[in-house]
Amino acid sequence: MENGSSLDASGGPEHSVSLLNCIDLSSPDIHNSVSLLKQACLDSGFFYVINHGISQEFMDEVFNQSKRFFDLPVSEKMKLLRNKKHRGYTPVFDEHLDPANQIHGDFKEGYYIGVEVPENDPDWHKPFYGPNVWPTAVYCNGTCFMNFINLFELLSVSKIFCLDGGKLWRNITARHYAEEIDGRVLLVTHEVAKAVARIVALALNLEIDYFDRQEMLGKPIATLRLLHYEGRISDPVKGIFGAGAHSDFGFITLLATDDNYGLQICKDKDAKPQQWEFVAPLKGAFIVNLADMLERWSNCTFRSTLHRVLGNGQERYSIAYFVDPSHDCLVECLPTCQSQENPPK
Ligand SMILES: O=C(O)CCC(=O)C(=O)O
Ligand SMILES: [Fe+2]
Repeated sequence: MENGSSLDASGGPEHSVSLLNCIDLSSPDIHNSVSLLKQACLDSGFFYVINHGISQEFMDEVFNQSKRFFDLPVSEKMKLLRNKKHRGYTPVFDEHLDPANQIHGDFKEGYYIGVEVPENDPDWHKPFYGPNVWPTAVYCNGTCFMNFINLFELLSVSKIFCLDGGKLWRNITARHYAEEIDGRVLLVTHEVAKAVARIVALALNLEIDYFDRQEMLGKPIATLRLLHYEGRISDPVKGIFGAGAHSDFGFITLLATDDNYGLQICKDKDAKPQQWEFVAPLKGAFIVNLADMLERWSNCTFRSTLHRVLGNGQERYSIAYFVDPSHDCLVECLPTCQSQENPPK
């Protein structure tokens, strides 16, 4: 059996757990944060982010609502089936991340929410922008799911606005993380992503606001995905996974998880046998991973690492926030990542 591939009966890891660096976003010691982040980006491309400003109560509420959504009958969820703009529900087995090593698709269901722009916005026709799909009032076993809908509405449409070039740009991606603090409306998750991106910029010897520009994370393609893993047991030898091995393809991903182990990383995809290490859940933290675009941008110095999810028989919930730059962003080798000896790959 490959290393690090099973969970013990208590759901804890039987094998190695990766010791990831932890970036404290509230720390005044930016040099230390940059150094920790850089080390993580060179080593595994995975790290934790803590003290990011989003309260635990809020995160708990988001997970509650996610659970309520996935508890709906499949027939109701299927009414929200993912559309061509990649919005909505994806059933179990829909995604097949590692066909070479999986006998069937992932044991997970998901729900995609993305950036929404008004129909008269010139960007409306672009992929990954456009209307989301939302559940309507649903009665199930006598329970009305109106509250669920109200919460979505409360957290989102009515509250989350972002001024973009003078136009009102409704950013739905931050719905589930939105909070009002001191009367200010914050696009909280995206703010966390931008805070991380500033430290990434410093770690790459760029100006701190390099990724803040409009054509980069100023008007991002960003997708929030609720995920629910069925309580099945994975078997890597038989090719059964919660989520097959993959790397994310964008800029960075912020991941919130419940308390269950499941996520694994493989730092060297070419090793034989591959070594898989668990990433321990960390209450209140985001697990951040770099994705393929940033690996390329950094001339392959920063790592976009292979990861997967194993089921241990317990249900597991996670929420991923995938952050990509704007459609207008030209991704080419960063000026600080190339030299005569190290030309763009
Ligand atoms: O659920 C997880 O822990 C990981 C999810 C993931 O890697 C993905 O959706 O890209
Ligand atoms: Fe992923």
